[in-house]
Amino acid sequence: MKGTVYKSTGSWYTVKSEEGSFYECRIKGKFRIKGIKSTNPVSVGDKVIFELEEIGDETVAVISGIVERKNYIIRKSVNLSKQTHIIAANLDQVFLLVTLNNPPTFTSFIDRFLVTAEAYEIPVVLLFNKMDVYDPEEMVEVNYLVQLYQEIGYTCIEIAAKEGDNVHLVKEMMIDKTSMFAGHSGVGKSTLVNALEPGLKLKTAQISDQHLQGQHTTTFAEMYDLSFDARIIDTPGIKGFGIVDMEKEEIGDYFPEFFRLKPNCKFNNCLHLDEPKCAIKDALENNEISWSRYRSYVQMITGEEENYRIDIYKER
Ligand SMILES: Nc1nc2c(ncn2[C@@H]2O[C@H](COP(=O)(O)OP(=O)(O)OP(=O)(O)O)[C@@H](O)[C@H]2O)c(=O)[nH]1
Ligand SMILES: [Zn+2]
Repeated sequence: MKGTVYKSTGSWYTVKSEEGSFYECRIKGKFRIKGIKSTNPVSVGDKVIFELEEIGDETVAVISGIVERKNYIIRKSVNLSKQTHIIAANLDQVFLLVTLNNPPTFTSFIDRFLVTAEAYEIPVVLLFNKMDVYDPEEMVEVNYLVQLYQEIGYTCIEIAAKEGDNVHLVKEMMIDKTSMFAGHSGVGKSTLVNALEPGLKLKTAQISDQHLQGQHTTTFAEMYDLSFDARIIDTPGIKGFGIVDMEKEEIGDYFPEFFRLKPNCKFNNCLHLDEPKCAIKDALENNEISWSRYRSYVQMITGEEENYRIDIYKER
């Protein structure tokens, strides 16, 4: 039989068959996925092959194979630093919730998130939440950001989860897909999920305290069916997106507007820093590329971490 993993505890896997029944499965044999050393061979979102086997007088469901993943997100394992933990697989999209304040979402964070998603090959939709609270000046700011990211090619939706404003647009995008919600604590993820599917209680809220994050709390992702033919993967206790190991040379390729211009750089290995005849720097001077994006890029290239938190809201 074929099915999708909805939940895993490390030794048991809850699999929903194509017919729609749930099975508690065990794993058989070794599942080594090329190129990654993972502490968990099968993760939530995986499409698997499983059979019912008679062991003694018991019937046991056993996973025997895994369908090649479209994508997956990982996190470095807590205790085995060389190994990675696959958080979830086969995501159709991630919604990143952004708020100007309470809490502030800085462009450096947005850009880092987008780059990681590009590396993971997961489409991102930006949801600008709490549109009901912004004053005119903040509205200008939000609209600036919407335009900025839309021009690059990212879908942006302005919503007010608490009021239900534009929640139907999010809903429409979710139909027939597996989605994940991300964003800083307090941006409104739970509020939005509740507006989309009243009564669905995700675990996200339980582990909202930053301090708990580093602890060895074993949290597992879980997939939920919604009433409108959509699925959500909830990743309690997991902030952001994990880290993808990237070479300096490839980071620029994950900025789509840089990638498009790169063939015009004089050097094909141009890092867009101090090289002559760089199409990205020319575009920057001509205001065709945003300074905030370029700054995020330089931060990532030089390895400056997010404590470098100047932001365009303050500067402009
Ligand atoms: N004014 C306004 N407040 C909102 C909106 N969406 C959420 N909030 C409020 O923001 C606060 C945080 O919302 P949550 O939904 O708990 O945020 P979260 O992202 O799930 O937070 P964590 O569980 O910590 O990750 C709550 O007080 C919400 O009522 C909105 O659209 N407008
Ligand atoms: Zn260049």
